Amino acid sequence: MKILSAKVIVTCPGRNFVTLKIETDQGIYGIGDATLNGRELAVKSYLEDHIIPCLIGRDASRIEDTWQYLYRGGYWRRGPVTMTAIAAVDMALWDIKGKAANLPVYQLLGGKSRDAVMVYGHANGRDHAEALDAVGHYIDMGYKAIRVQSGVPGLDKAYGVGKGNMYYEPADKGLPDEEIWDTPLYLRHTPDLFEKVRVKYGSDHHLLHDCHHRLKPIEAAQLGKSLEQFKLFWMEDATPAENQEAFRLIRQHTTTPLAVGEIMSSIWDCKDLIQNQLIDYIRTTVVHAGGITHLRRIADLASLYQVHTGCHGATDLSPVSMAAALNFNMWVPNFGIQEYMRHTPETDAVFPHGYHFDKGYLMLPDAPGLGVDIDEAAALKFPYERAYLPTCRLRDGTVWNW
Ligand SMILES: O=C(O)C(=O)C[C@H](O)[C@H](O)CO
Ligand SMILES: [Mg+2]
Repeated sequence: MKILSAKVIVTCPGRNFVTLKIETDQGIYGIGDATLNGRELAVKSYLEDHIIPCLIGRDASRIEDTWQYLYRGGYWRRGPVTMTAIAAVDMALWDIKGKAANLPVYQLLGGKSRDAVMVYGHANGRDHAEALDAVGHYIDMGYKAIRVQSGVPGLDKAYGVGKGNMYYEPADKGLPDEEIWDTPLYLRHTPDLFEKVRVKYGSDHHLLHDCHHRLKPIEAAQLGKSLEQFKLFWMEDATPAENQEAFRLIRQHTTTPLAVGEIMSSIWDCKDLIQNQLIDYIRTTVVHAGGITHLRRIADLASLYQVHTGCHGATDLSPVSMAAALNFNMWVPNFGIQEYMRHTPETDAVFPHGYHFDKGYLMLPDAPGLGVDIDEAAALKFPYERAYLPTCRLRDGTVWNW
């Protein structure tokens, strides 16, 4: 089966998504997510200008060979743009292989290791009272695991606080917004937030929290220590992880489980974290870390060290990524949890899919391939709109990590 053509579809049903569609000479097509929040058009160009011309005429069934060809053959390895583009090709080829075999992709990976995929939802509020109400709402919806984020008194904006509905979206149209950040204020208020959640709702639910790269290692160690009593499922992205060794300091001071990896694009970015058991959950995703083929390699390394998966699943990962992640999650032996932020009805209409939420889990009905499609006519109705993630500054004007 040969690749006949490939095209990139950019659509903005509320937010931007980039999708690669590969067509074969047998009439079977596959799709892959290529969305990189705030840098969408760079991946579009990478695919259109540099990858698609090399795909035409290739054997669509040679997924591993194509992965190696694009990774090694490009000479310039790794990096989010490259790895997102490779991921899109990889996802589309797995989709094609599944459709050709009339099997869901998880069957091709080795079959089900579980019946359903536990997910965590995002409860957040502008203050603790609002965040507490949101936790109650998520418990009522049946979630077993809930990420809790709150505004910090004295700060106008804080990471993870939505704009008042279920569809949290951090990117804003236009140019990047700037937010002020104050670590001491955040460190003072966060343990109090989790104390209130445990007092009000007890200990039956998994609680998660995302520090979103804002802390220095010793501050992360302090926070982890003060949260230990609330038995979190994980504390995420406590400090930037370019220096993987930084996590040793945090690890030496706290037993709060640590999760890292949503911005990592390859096994090389997380190898030391995994091999030195400096983290408990690896959050690399199918779309930003080279597709199913590469994610499987990361998960296998992680399994040797009892590190579990916890794939990124924010709204900037399209339903194509979510369907691919669910196929992966159904198989992966060292599964931990899957992040799940609901997409808007407009997005769901552009990307029809069978997966659905049921009592804290995502269910993946059997469908050939990834089990997701793109409605190109619907996609056309939503042209690209420039949008960026915000940036951060400290009170004195210093640029900080958003
Ligand atoms: O979902 C999370 O844990 C995030 O940190 C979300 C990221 O800010 C978002 O995906 C950036 O595009
Ligand atoms: Mg995160």
